[in-house]
Amino acid sequence: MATETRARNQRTDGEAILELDGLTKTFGAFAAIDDVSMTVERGEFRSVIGPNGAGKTTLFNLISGALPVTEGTVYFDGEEITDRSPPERVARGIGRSFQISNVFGGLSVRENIRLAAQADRRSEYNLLESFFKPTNRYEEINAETGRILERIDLTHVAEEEADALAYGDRRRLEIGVVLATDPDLVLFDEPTAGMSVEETRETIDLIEEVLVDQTLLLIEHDIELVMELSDRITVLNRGEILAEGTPEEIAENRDVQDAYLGGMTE
Ligand SMILES: Nc1ncnc2c1ncn2[C@@H]1O[C@H](COP(=O)(O)OP(=O)(O)OP(=O)(O)O)[C@@H](O)[C@H]1O
Repeated sequence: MATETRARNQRTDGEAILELDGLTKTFGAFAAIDDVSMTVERGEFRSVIGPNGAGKTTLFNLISGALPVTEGTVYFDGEEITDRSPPERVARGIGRSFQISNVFGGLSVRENIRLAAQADRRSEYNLLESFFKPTNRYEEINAETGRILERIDLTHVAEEEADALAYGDRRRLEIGVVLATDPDLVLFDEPTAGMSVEETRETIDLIEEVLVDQTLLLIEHDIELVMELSDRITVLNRGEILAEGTPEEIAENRDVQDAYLGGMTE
């Protein structure tokens, strides 16, 4: 297949934001993740693919802290976070999205964004300042809310209830809520599960467009889309890294073709 890419790797600067060193996760005698080491650069769009049961979700759970590692080390932004709790990881800038809807249906679009902006992890650093200048903080959040509404193109429905939104606008709001928490790295575990091909494409395009300053780690089953958008791809198989590289390298990799893609480059 043609692997025309519009990857954004020109934005990466070679600096690692996430490093996994010898990660292993066992359930009883079974290793769901088996000695996985990988590095993700700041600004990268990295996809993780692999057959069912390959260990993709488990890997994400180790990165977010939802599961403790059995062995190995996780570094984020130059610091070891292996034993940090999920909230501590969020505070450091690891965002996770979509598995549980992050939108409050009964609240307006604006209120949803404002709530997320208020919970912005960086706000704690401004605590002293906001104590002395509470009005500034309020105005700052309102301004930030307005900027995000424009960015996701929902200013015209800002006062509507989230539940009343059309399907596509609801997706926009969900991505806006992620953006409002100001993460450095966002983990997307099959954000398009259950969507049509067209909806999948629109959603991933939107993620790419709105979260252009974030590092993205994506589990996605639409291989064509993954090939088109990713800077690099990690292929997992039975808990191990089978291959890693640019979409072109992955498409040409014999092991990947044999194990997973079924000769898709033909
Ligand atoms: N809590 C658990 N206890 C026991 N086994 C588990 C647990 N979580 C995952 N596994 C097993 O680990 C393996 C990897 O599962 P995981 O969900 O990470 O794979 P995946 O690549 O995300 O698969 P899929 O594409 O089907 O979502 C599977 O064999 C699964 O049954």
